[in-house]
Amino acid sequence: MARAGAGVAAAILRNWPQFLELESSAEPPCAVILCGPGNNGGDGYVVGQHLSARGWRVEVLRELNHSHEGAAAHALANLPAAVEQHGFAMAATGHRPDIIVDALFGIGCTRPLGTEYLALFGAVAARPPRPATARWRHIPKVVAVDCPSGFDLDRGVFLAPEPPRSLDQEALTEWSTDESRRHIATDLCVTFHLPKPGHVLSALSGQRLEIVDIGLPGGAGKDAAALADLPKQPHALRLVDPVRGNRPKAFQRWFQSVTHLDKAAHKYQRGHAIVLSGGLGQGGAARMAARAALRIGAGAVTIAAPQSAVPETAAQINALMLRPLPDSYTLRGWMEDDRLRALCLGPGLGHKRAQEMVPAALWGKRATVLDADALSCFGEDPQVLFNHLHEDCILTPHEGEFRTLFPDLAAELHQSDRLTLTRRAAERAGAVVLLKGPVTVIARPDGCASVHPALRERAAPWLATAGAGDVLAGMITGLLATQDPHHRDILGAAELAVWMHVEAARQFGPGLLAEDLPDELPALMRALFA
Ligand SMILES: NC(=O)C1=CN([C@@H]2O[C@H](COP(=O)(O)OP(=O)(O)OC[C@H]3O[C@@H](n4cnc5c(N)ncnc54)[C@H](O)[C@@H]3O)[C@@H](O)[C@H]2O)[C@@H](O)CC1
Ligand SMILES: Nc1ncnc2c1ncn2[C@@H]1O[C@H](COP(=O)(O)OP(=O)(O)O)[C@@H](O)[C@H]1O
Repeated sequence: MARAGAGVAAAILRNWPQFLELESSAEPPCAVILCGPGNNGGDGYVVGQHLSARGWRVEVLRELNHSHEGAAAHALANLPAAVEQHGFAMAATGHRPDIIVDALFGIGCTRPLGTEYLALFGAVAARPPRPATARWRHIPKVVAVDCPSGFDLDRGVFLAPEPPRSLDQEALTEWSTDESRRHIATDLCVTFHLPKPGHVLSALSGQRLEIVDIGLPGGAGKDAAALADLPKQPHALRLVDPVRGNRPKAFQRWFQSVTHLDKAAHKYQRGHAIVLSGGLGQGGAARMAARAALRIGAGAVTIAAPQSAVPETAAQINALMLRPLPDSYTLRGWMEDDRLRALCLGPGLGHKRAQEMVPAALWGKRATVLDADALSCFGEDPQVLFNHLHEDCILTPHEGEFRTLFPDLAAELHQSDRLTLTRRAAERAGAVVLLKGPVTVIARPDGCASVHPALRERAAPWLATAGAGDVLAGMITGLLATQDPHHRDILGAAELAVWMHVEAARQFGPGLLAEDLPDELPALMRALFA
């Protein structure tokens, strides 16, 4: 708690250095800290201690007759006398502060925030400004400790607050359409140890987030080692957000735990993957996917093209292999070859060919990645697809394809959270579902899920380019091809692929074309294995 509170105070000064100059002035910066009954409130007291020691005017608002326990009680007892303490009833009294700290509830918030708490922020912000202060100081910044109070850090949503009982119908409509009356809007969120899924899902994803190292093992943002040791239990949730830097060993371990690369293996032991291609003039997407599969580690990758597209494809590839695939009977025949470990269907495949080939591919019970046309061709009756899926499949829809397969869930995308909806989709499909986007969510049918953000310092806007998804499908296929068929880890392969996809895009930077991504992989892997 001592480190957490000190970290929040330091983050405030880092984010608004203009307050530093005022610290020894006649109008020093002012903070109102709203402290709750638990440890989040305790962190708030520590923030107060630090700001007060720097010459800030600090006012703590708390439930005066609540008695704290443990570290929070200690932090309260250590508040200097200069810090004013008032009950919540005094929220509207006094002058408007420069900073409002929300230390009411953090991860312990289990139920929606009562309107009495929500009203506190409005009341403090509506106080009259200090007469002699510059205009820029009239709008207080709101800083959340861990997360805004009432937020669910597992799902990334505000726990729906109950409307006040006194509202008539008209007032209730106004209340439910005005976000500011239901949620606390913050300018900065300061969390501890590691970011939590909720920090990157929906509401908080665009916000300033600071992570304070409080000395727990793993350190701030360096959770690659933890990724390799993922607990595999159902409903586990983790954030795939390792920071690359001085921990190549941990990444190496992660990479090795997902791929099962044997140093002495020959090419078929490293895994053979097949990427199905569409017809004449439609093969670019499959070629990019196949190149990505080969680059990321599959020992051999074959493009399976219709006869008409064979000359065109042959003219464009070298290390990739090519076989004509006239029909689904032929594909079923290929399944007799045990060396075939993974299949990728969808990129540029065409609806007609996808409808024919997907059931045959799934019949073979290999690790199978279904993307693009292999998903959208089942728009009329998604259940037909779900009936064929098995536990070693992964569906990689973008939001449009998600809508096609799960129209009822997609209708909730903007009200509910992506994590819950992706979990429900995976459960319904009976396969892993990876919902693409700047925040990618991956869920297994048993509820185990991952969230991967390409936000803030890891933003990769260049990935919004045609064909990037085809490359991702190929990368997942390539990783799956390396795995022992008896010990597949579909979720792990998807996480690693999504992470490397973003890293590859960031490494290339502006001007990225999807076809550049596979050739970024060797440098990325060299860095991992350095
Ligand atoms: N490793 C950790 O867990 C650390 C936690 N720290 C702080 O501790 C916080 C968690 O502390 P607590 O577990 O005490 O929980 P909180 O302080 O978030 O909540 C306190 C209690 O309020 C009650 N409550 C929940 N929702 C409510 C609601 N809507 N209305 C009224 N009462 C409600 C619950 O009984 C809950 O236990 C974190 O958010 C963080 O600020 C930090 O000190 C750093 C280390
Ligand atoms: N703004 C963005 N930031 C990070 N990643 C993005 C962004 N936009 C798209 N992506 C990623 O790029 C890929 C695009 O896939 P998709 O929409 O299927 O494209 P395509 O069908 O053209 O291949 C996905 O992996 C998605 O997560």
